[in-house]
Amino acid sequence: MNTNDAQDQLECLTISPINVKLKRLPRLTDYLPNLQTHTNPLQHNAFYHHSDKDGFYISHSDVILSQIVFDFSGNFPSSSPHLAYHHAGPRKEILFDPQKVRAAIVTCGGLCPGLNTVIRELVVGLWELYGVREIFGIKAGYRGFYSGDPIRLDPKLVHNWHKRGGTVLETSRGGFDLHKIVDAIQSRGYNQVYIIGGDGTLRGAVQIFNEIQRRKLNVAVSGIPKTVDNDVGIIDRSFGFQTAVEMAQEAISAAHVEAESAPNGIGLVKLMGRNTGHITLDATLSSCDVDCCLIPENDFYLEGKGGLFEFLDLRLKENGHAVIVVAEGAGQDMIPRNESQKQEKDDSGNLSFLDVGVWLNSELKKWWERDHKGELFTVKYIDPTYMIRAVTANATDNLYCTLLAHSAIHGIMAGYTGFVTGPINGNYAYIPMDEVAQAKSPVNTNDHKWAWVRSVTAQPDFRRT
Ligand SMILES: Nc1ncnc2c1ncn2[C@@H]1O[C@H](COP(=O)(O)OP(=O)(O)O)[C@@H](O)[C@H]1O
Ligand SMILES: O=P(O)(O)OC[C@H]1O[C@](O)(COP(=O)(O)O)[C@@H](O)[C@@H]1O
Ligand SMILES: [Mg+2]
Repeated sequence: MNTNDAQDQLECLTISPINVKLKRLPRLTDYLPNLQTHTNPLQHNAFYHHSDKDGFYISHSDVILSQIVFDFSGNFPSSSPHLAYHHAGPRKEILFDPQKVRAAIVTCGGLCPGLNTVIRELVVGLWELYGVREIFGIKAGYRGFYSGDPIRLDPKLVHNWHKRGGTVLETSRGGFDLHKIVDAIQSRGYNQVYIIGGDGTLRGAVQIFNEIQRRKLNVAVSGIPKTVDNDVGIIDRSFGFQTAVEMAQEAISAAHVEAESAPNGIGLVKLMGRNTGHITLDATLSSCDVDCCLIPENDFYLEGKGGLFEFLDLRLKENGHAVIVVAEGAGQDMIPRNESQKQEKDDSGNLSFLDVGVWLNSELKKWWERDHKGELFTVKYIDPTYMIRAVTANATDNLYCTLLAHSAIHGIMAGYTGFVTGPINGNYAYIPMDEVAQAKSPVNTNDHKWAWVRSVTAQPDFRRT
């Protein structure tokens, strides 16, 4: 058999039936079975004149497979079920009368490029697509539900918000008081709650959703996953991440210029990434200026064979300079901490980190002084931390935020609740909120991407032999 015959045979392979498990989404009708259905107002919207054509509305049976890469040689893993999620988008029938909707929008946790775009598009989408007129912004995170008054939002007010970094609604950590929050939702008469936040926020949102179910309230809750760190599981990536990687380029370029322009110059950049090195990794790969990329998922060490200092010694001899990019969560175990530093947490209960950049800067200087006394040496430490997240989202992230917001609105209008919206393999899906709240997405140091970093930088693998 020649190669072409073999190829044809493979292309004609019949795969035995796939075992697919659909992730069930909660709906308001699970506990309020008598809710009335309404025709989607898009049906009468002049701008959506295709809306009665087949294919415009998404049906409850349209799904997205989570795994799309298979072994086509016949070793098809049919025994374990493949996961499928409901496809996001407008449904022909909805469970809310738009005139009776009172929507609340809140942003929680750290900043991320695109937050204002999501808020803007929730407001404009609710208003223009569904004719909702009562939309409220909750100020300063979860605590805003029960302390202070909401802001009334309309398309005119939010018109330019996508051009601003941060969140006009403000955000905060801590302040999660379940009963006060649900009491406030009830007393203010909100029946749609849009919660934009990261893993902590989503864990809170799951509790809110459970309490709403327990009280049998006609209130739908949707989460929109946010974190600049890009460590939310299941979805392809989180909004704002690409903008942050782009911003990090400026810091890396500056570090490179400084390092190149000094004898034995080291440029050291610290980037965000509490538990994950995605920003550091992508910034390294896209800059091509980085000699060593240090992330929390790959422990490193300084001294001895295979350590950072040995590598830098070589690199400085070869090139005369080196650039190190380190994620804020890397190397935390090596930084000396006193007892109170060991316990320190932020208002949300996240462990506070010590500054790995400051520590590394000082260790590098001590090393040089000890091993190369008298030779010229410079470390230029750049810490652009908040600069990479406190910026306006780029065009790609802005578009992404718009699609997220509209998907969330369509889902809630259809009566889904306790769900999160996000792209899976490029298609927007509805995912049970508790699943996303638990799912993490660390850098996989066994995959091609990390191997690529190693091949580009030739840095050590830091595995002691
Ligand atoms: N396990 C949890 N249960 C309930 N609320 C939580 C939980 N973890 C965090 N929160 C709340 O969610 C909000 C944001 O959490 P935080 O961890 O700061 O940011 P992020 O959502 O970006 O991870 C805070 O108001 C915090 O009190
Ligand atoms: O100083 P802050 O605002 O509390 O937050 C710093 C943290 O926020 C982040 O930017 C994002 O974290 P969250 O998504 O959990 O908010 C981390 O990278 C960083 O560790
Ligand atoms: Mg978090």
